Amino acid sequence: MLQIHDKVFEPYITKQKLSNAVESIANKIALDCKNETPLFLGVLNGSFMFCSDLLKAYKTPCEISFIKLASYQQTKSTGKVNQLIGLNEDLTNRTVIVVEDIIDTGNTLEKIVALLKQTSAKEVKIATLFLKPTVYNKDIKIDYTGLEIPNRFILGYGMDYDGLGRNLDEVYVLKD
Ligand SMILES: O=P(O)(O)OC[C@H]1O[C@H](OP(=O)(O)OP(=O)(O)O)[C@H](O)[C@@H]1O
Ligand code: HPA
Repeated sequence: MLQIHDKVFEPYITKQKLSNAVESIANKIALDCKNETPLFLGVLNGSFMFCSDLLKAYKTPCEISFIKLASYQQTKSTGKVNQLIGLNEDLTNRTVIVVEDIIDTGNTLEKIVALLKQTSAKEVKIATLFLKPTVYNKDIKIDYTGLEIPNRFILGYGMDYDGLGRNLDEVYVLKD
């Protein structure tokens, strides 16, 4: 058990399960990008740990850049996605792989895809470690999903509750 402020979390996804999911995504992307050098685009803050492990598992040439967006206050989406650090990269003719730690409502993803539509990227693909399929309500195709989870708030491996818990190396879930 783990207490952060007023909330109690319990262990949910082990390090081993996380690392299997990360490796599987890296292998699938590498197969699809045999003749390319993809540009991974990490969505800060939450994806920093997934990005790091994904790139270590990705054994062929690639590049990485980041964008920073935020919309959550504590455990709830505000519905408004703020861009805190923008796209500073020339994406012309690049295959871009958006790297998300979690896709929940899809509001963040929708904003990123709208931003990327304004560039001349050759192709945009989406990779997420976690997906909440019962909540996700957008039409954007998610190309690579690590683990599907029910609609419960999770924490750790980059994801936070009120700024805390990002450093945990496994994933916890909010206790009912
Ligand atoms: O599908 P959605 O409902 O938009 O939720 C997913 C987003 O929420 C979290 O980011 P958050 O806004 O908490 O910022 P953070 O990455 O800095 O924690 C997470 O890292 C995703 O980017
Ligand atoms: O379940 C979650 N946990 C942490 N951050 C999040 N951002 C969207 N959903 C979540």
